[in-house]
Amino acid sequence: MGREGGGASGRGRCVAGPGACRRRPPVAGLGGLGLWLQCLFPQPGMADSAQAQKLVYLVTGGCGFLGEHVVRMLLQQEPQLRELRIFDLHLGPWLEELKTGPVQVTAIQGDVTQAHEVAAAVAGAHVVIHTAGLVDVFGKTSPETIHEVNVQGTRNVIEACVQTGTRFLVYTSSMEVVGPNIKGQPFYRGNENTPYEAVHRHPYPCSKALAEQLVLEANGRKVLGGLPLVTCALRPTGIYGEGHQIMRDFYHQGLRLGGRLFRAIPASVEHGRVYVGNVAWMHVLVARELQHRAALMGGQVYFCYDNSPYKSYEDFNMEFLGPCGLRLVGTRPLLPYWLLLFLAALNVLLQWLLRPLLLYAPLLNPYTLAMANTTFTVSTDKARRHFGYEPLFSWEESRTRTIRWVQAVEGSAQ
Ligand SMILES: NC(=O)C1=CN([C@@H]2O[C@H](COP(=O)(O)OP(=O)(O)OC[C@H]3O[C@@H](n4cnc5c(N)ncnc54)[C@H](O)[C@@H]3O)[C@@H](O)[C@H]2O)C=CC1
Ligand SMILES: CC(C)[C@@H](O)CC[C@@H](C)[C@H]1CC[C@H]2[C@@H]3[C@H](O)CC4=CC(=O)CC[C@]4(C)[C@H]3CC[C@]12C
Repeated sequence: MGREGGGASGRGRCVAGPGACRRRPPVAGLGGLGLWLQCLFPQPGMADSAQAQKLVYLVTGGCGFLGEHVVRMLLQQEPQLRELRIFDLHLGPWLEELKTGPVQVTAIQGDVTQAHEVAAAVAGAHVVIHTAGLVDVFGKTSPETIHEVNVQGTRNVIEACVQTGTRFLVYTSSMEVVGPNIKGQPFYRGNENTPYEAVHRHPYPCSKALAEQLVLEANGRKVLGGLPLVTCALRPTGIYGEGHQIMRDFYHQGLRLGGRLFRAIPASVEHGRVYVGNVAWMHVLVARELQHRAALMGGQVYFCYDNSPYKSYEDFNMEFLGPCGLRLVGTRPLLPYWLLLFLAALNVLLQWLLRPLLLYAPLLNPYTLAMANTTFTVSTDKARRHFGYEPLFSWEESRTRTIRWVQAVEGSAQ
């Protein structure tokens, strides 16, 4: 890891709706001249329509928060897409609306922990985008289950690629693979090469780190047919946007408290956040460019980033919850840290006591408190340099879309 290299072409523009035309945007920065040049020198993937739609993509976890955005972005932005397979434990009803477009959409209900189900779904795919996982830092599932899904599930995806001849695998890793670590050391405007002691105890970051390692180590393995597997991993920081359940939980908490949220984290503690649409776009772009730049990108990790501002987790959430009528009380934490620690530990005890009766999984626990209290921000341009990534959505667009979503789903339009 750490190989660096030149950038690449490729800017997209997102249009709304799954059936929208998928047009290749003009070559960046050339405007109309770019369109004329494309006629003379078509870009990769600009072949005629018969050749253009030739690839089969599989998205695991395609019905999740990020997965759905990846699915919709592929349908809008990938001209070579012939078939899109969506593999998930829980299929969403919205998939039906996707089946009216020119791309064959195949919904597959399956479990990544079941190797035979994964192999059946992967067989014949050219590209796999593996987003499926258990994102649990609230004690909802056991450490064993987290490991089974996130690690063994990823192992099953890798082996399915090798056994069936799929050559390109993009893995959705996480910032948590790096940190914050158990020592609470800050990671301030770091990049993919910044030295940092990535030491974890919680089952979620441990599982993501193990899975990422499996994916990167699989780069170069011979797949069926004798060609090498090309893998890479994307590390989003805290993703926000349409469909973010934790944002919805904060909003409901504020409503229960009379339109107020009470500051628990110092405003000085910055947490990196990234808009889900830009994370989805990076997945689409890296999957495309991985096919043309295997030597440079194979075995690499890339943080997911955009122009979202650096703020504390709570202040950042208020960018969306404020316009929806909530107020963050306090310019500094209203409770001392030791009391927050006590309450967090009490939540763990209550969760254990109540487990035979109900699932009690509040936002505050020792892990989430430590995460929120530790600065973790990234500043990097590796994805731009390696495969021409630029955010598709500006901060203003990302903010507006997220506010509209909160207002729409919570009926809080003012
Ligand atoms: N939400 C965030 O802030 C971040 C998420 N990530 C990663 O992004 C990926 C997607 O995360 P989210 O969309 O937030 O989570 P999510 O829970 O909304 O989506 C995960 C999807 O995977 C599916 N899934 C879970 N277990 C499965 C199994 N055994 N077999 C098949 N499908 C299964 C779920 O049904 C769900 O549709 C995860 O790998 C996560 O680690 C990384 C960084 C930040
Ligand atoms: C109750 C308060 C202390 C409140 O501020 C707690 C916030 C807490 C729920 C979040 C703070 C940091 C978040 C995590 C971070 O964005 C990194 C993540 C990466 C992932 O791969 C999955 C989600 C998460 C662990 C994210 C979860 C919510 C926080 C812990």
